Amino acid sequence: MSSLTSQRLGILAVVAGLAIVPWVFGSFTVSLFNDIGMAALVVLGLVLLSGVAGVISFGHAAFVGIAAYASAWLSTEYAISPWFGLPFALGVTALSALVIGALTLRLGGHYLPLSTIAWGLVVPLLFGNMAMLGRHSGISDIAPLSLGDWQLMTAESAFYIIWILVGLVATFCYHLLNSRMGRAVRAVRGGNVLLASFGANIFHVRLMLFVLSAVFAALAGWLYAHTNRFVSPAPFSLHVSIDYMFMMVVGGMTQLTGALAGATIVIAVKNVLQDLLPLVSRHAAQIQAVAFSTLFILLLHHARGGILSLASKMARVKTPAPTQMHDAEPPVEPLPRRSLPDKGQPLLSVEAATKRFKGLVAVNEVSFHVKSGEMVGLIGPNGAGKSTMFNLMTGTLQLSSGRTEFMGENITRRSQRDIALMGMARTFQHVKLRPQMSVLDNVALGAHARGQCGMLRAGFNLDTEEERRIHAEARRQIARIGLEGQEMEAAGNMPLGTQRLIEIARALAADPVLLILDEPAAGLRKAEKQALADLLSRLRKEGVTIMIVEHDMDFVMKLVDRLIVMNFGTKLFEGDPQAARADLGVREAYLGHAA
Ligand SMILES: Nc1ncnc2c1ncn2[C@@H]1O[C@H](COP(=O)(O)OP(=O)(O)OP(=O)(O)O)[C@@H](O)[C@H]1O
Repeated sequence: MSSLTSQRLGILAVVAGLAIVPWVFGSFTVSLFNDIGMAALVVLGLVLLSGVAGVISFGHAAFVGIAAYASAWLSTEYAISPWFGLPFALGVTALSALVIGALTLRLGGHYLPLSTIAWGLVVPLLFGNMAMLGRHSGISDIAPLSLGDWQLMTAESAFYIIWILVGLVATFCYHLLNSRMGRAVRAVRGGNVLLASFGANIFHVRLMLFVLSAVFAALAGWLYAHTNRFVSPAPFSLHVSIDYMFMMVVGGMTQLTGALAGATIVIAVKNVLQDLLPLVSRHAAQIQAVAFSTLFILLLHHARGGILSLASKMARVKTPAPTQMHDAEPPVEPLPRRSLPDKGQPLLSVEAATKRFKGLVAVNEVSFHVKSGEMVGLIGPNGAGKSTMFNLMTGTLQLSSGRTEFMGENITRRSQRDIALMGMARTFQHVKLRPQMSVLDNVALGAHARGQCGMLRAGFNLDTEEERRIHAEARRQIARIGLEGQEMEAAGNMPLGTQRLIEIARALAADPVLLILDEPAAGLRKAEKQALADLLSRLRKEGVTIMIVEHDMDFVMKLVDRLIVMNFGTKLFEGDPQAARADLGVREAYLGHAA
């Protein structure tokens, strides 16, 4: 049985099992399931935001609270149906998340989680101090959900609505993760430089994800208000936010199914402890807190992937790759290509480029020009400033002084992302792939800017045509680097040399005008180097301009039209490879060492 079939059977079994819950169990257990469902909605958002994208939030219970209070207030104050309260609650929460996210998501390192603690504390405090929200007594007698004349007053009657919403949100998340924006979300942990290199805006991705996860929390809040029919500040406090994080860690931070497993395990264990501990001790609450803290620490030590991955490791089940392989893809219309400038046109101009790192001048008044269709090598001994020069050209670093132009436009102060969108694609000296993502997904990242579908279209699965075109493009580039048939392998399992090739395929998927390659042949075997040289020659014939930093002199000398040699941050020589070989200064500075 294929892993896809067993996955589907597993989902079917869970759905069938859930469907009979209200018929089999009593009201208490059904309301426990309802609590699990509502918590799972919040944790699904946290899996995307914190687990996958690495944006840690200790404040999501506040979003549950904002929605719960918004809908509760509207329905009690104006006697408005909870169904009208739903868009109001989602809207208010999304707006709050947009404001909080815009203010905090640019914070780096530990400051972001610290700021989430701040608003996680403040929001429930506000609830407790606002007269219109009933201060600490909260709001009671909230209208229940209703379908026509049928009021969903009991746990059993609310059960299906809650779990249908959980199913819909989980499906949305699944589609989102396997989309253009989902790949960007999965790449966020790779950092700003990686995302900008294929034209994505990391702040925008993080902000949209933050708002989306808040909207999922809002769904839980709305359900909570109208099934519990009473809201007060306590269920939205900081320690409840930490409980949600705990559920995410228990289930498995990066797995959607982990959200369900984590919510189930934590709520069930809590319930059992609440029943049993008072029988053995008067300090039940304290013992429960200690038990949970211990479990948390044990999990972080021994099962960081969560209970599900621990279970599958023990059962030796191989986790399927996130994007499924389609055996025979029907033909698709290729993605549109940009028109390349005519051969020989001025393409890149670098004038007196200088970069200072405090006292160190890494690049010192370097000037050169590259014409369309050329292949130019940038060589020099270690520390000569080659990678820094590439970083200045691509906008990865800002110039201290000097000027850069690309396709006739001044790009000196343009962002790395803007320059990438103009058609400058690059690889990195220190490979920047997402190791857990498949080769296909890594390469498809390169085509990010060639697609348009956002998170909502992806989540509602309205992006299938675009996805097929992006996948077809990624497969074409993978075939070009000779990795056909290995599309579904995790990129991190590949040897370093192959990972460099995958980066080239990713850069090619962007349909570049200028391809910037930083040590592409490092780690490649002889035959692979030859294949790479053939590929680069073919690309040059197609009209792609290439700049290449490389330490392998044989490789670079045979390939390039022109060499620029740097030493101690300055340009030492510029000319054809034969002249470089003959130049005394170059021999002394560089080739002499290589000989
Ligand atoms: N972010 C940085 N902060 C401080 N110094 C830096 C930074 N990046 C590079 N440097 C320094 O600038 C100089 C040039 O480094 P660069 O990496 O550009 O050289 P390179 O020619 O690419 O060397 P290699 O071939 O070894 O990669 C080195 O002395 C390096 O230590």
